[in-house]
Amino acid sequence: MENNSAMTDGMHIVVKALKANGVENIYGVVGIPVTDLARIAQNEGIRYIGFRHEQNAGNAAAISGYITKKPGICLTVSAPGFLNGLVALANATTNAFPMIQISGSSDRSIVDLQQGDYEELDQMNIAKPFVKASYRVNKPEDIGIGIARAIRAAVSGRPGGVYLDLPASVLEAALKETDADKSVFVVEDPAPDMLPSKKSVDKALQVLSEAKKPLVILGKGAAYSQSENEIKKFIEMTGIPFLPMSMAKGVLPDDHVLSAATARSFVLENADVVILLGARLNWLLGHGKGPHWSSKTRFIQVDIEPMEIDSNRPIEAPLVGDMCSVIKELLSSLNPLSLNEYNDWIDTIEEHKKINAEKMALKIEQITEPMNYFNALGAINNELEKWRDIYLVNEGANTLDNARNIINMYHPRRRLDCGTWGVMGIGMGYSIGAAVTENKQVVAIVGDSAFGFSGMEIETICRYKLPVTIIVFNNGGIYRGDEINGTSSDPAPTSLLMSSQYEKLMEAFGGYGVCAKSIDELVNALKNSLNNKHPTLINCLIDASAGVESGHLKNLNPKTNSVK
Ligand SMILES: Cc1ncc(Cn2c(C)c(CCOP(=O)(O)OP(=O)(O)O)sc2=O)c(N)n1
Ligand SMILES: Nc1ncnc2c1ncn2[C@@H]1O[C@H](COP(=O)(O)OP(=O)(O)O)[C@@H](O)[C@H]1O
Ligand SMILES: [Mg+2]
Repeated sequence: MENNSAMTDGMHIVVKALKANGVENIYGVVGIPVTDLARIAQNEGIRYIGFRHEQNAGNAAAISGYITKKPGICLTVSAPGFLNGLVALANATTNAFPMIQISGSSDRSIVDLQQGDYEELDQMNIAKPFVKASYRVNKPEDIGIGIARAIRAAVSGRPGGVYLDLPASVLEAALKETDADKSVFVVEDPAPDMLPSKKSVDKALQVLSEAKKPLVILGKGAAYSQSENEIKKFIEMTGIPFLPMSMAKGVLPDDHVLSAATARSFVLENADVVILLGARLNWLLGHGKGPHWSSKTRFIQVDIEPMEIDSNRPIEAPLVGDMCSVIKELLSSLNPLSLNEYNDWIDTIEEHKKINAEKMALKIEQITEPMNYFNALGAINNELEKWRDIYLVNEGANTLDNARNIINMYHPRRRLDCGTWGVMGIGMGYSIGAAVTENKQVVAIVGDSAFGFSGMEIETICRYKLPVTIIVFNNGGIYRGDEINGTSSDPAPTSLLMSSQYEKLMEAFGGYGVCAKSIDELVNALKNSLNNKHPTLINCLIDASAGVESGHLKNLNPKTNSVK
């Protein structure tokens, strides 16, 4: 006989709804009023990962969404905890990563009269400018639909961050178990295929048939779409060279014969038709204007977001739809005989690739004491060639820019970096998110300043014994370490600047810490960490004078009279 009088509560309903929809991990920092929600989730088999700061928990949730196409879940307390997580939620929205931040919140009747509740804040409204959707659940029987709406909002169309507000009163509210079960449901096809119109496919193929020097630009939208097989087939059937944006490295392997990555400036300036596959013509591509672009370039753009079309340059052939469906439609309508031969174009690209590769090889092979970015990254790349399945997390300025050019990627969604906002502090959160989600090894190559933003999470990495190797590129400061008081006229002694012993921090938490002063020490430490899979921090000492301010973004600094 069904026990119709059995009661449950809001917290149990939240966990039931998350579990019903396939949520396996929750990343967060608990406290009033969500601590028991995490306990219940753990009891129900969902893995809860407890962090030291909500921003890092949010970054872990966001990157797990990017890797899996399922929304990553971040759980925080109200007000300050909510606000700490909001930076990661905004970054997820900016990068089109599906993530849901669930925060407890205060009593509506007190908040709305501003009567001074514990951690009083109107969180749902504060979140709105930074997210795809912001919802609040006011009744326990609405929790199921609230979770469903948040999931669909996070993954449908252009993915992004969603905020779900759960007041403490709803979390503790009692409800008949039978009513609760009826309110929970599995979201049906939350990210439906979106096919392009036949007209748009025909137009795109028409423009492509007129191209003599075409170029495909692969963006992180292409990586996220998990349509690497279809994209590979399109590239190889057409013979069109491709340029991967940072997080799209590995959609096709960096050693692919049609990769134009090492001739980036040349191909951008000379391509006559550019096919944007899940890449925005934003600042990362110079808005498609200026010295690195020809005003005559014609654009074909594949994007799931219709509003992205024409954002910066007129798009002659928009293909609005999900990447996989669009590429499949192109493949089914493509007549390779209608395309031109690109041999001259490809031969010229090869010449530029060769020249640039030789220049880089000279930088990488030089022996210096202390190390610099190029020889250290060259040595790391040689070792990682044997570990092509690892996840690579990368942040910093020079550390980011140089690693992007030197560390080759061979599989999609493995390079996880500062992304569209160029945000510092993603390092440890992304490392934890990738390690937990995929149960694979992670190597994080981070600048010393960037590491400082999330460095306390090495305790989290050690606590969960995650296979993460952190290589801190220690040049003693932001961009460079040889400037004191803002001038380079009074450089401090290099030894002083290298005093940050980050490796000791790792040892303090039970991880392996190594200070690498030479290439051999660096490579041996990396080999050992990859073989023993133990949390490791390698403090890689880099010449304090190495690096340039803002790395490759130097030109974005405002033009002012030089600092005296
Ligand atoms: C959240 C945040 N704060 C500050 C910055 C400004 N910033 C900062 C602080 C960087 C750190 C660069 O120093 P690093 O030591 O990490 O790397 P290199 O020394 O190798 O350049 S790069 C950069 O754009 C940022 N991008 N994001
Ligand atoms: N499944 C998908 N199909 C097509 N486009 C997608 C898909 N997922 C995300 N996108 C789009 O991909 C684009 C990613 O652009 P961006 O973040 O600028 O990439 P990158 O920085 O690598 O150039 C966004 O405009 C987003 O709308
Ligand atoms: Mg630095």
